[in-house]
Amino acid sequence: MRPGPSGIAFINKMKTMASPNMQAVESNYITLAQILEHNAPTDGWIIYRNYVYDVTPYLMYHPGGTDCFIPLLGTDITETCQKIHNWVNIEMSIKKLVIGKVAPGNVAVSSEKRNPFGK
Ligand code: HEM
Repeated sequence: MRPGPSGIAFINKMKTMASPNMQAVESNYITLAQILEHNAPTDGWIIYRNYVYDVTPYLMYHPGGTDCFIPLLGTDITETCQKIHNWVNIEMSIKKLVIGKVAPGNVAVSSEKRNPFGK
């Protein structure tokens, strides 16, 4: 694992961040087209279990680094996370970054299509 900011450091940082208004989050339906647009490290969204997260502030804290993560921005990382580290509690790790839900009828693009580690 590379030195530098860690997942634990991000848990600490989250303590200083405002909690999302979950009622607003639950009714903020975001289309797949919108999610796919946010695919840059300075503005990166992902889907995890049907919720949309703005992971921009998290990226530099990811213990696996940013190189593998950046190509997957804008996609649904649920399957990839299950394959790579199913022991990691993703929801807890980024809980304050949740911004909405995938709009009904929108089928997310799985990050497995872009996962540099393959199947
Ligand atoms: C917000 C979503 C994610 C969170 C919270 C997260 C969290 C973590 C954590 C806590 C570790 C350390 C696990 C350990 O040491 O046992 C880790 C490692 C790793 N993650 Fe993620 N991860 C996320 C997304 C991803 C994605 C999308 C990829 C896809 C490429 C990925 C690839 C990796 C790899 C390859 C490692 C292993 C690094 C190593 O062994 O040095 N992660 N991640």
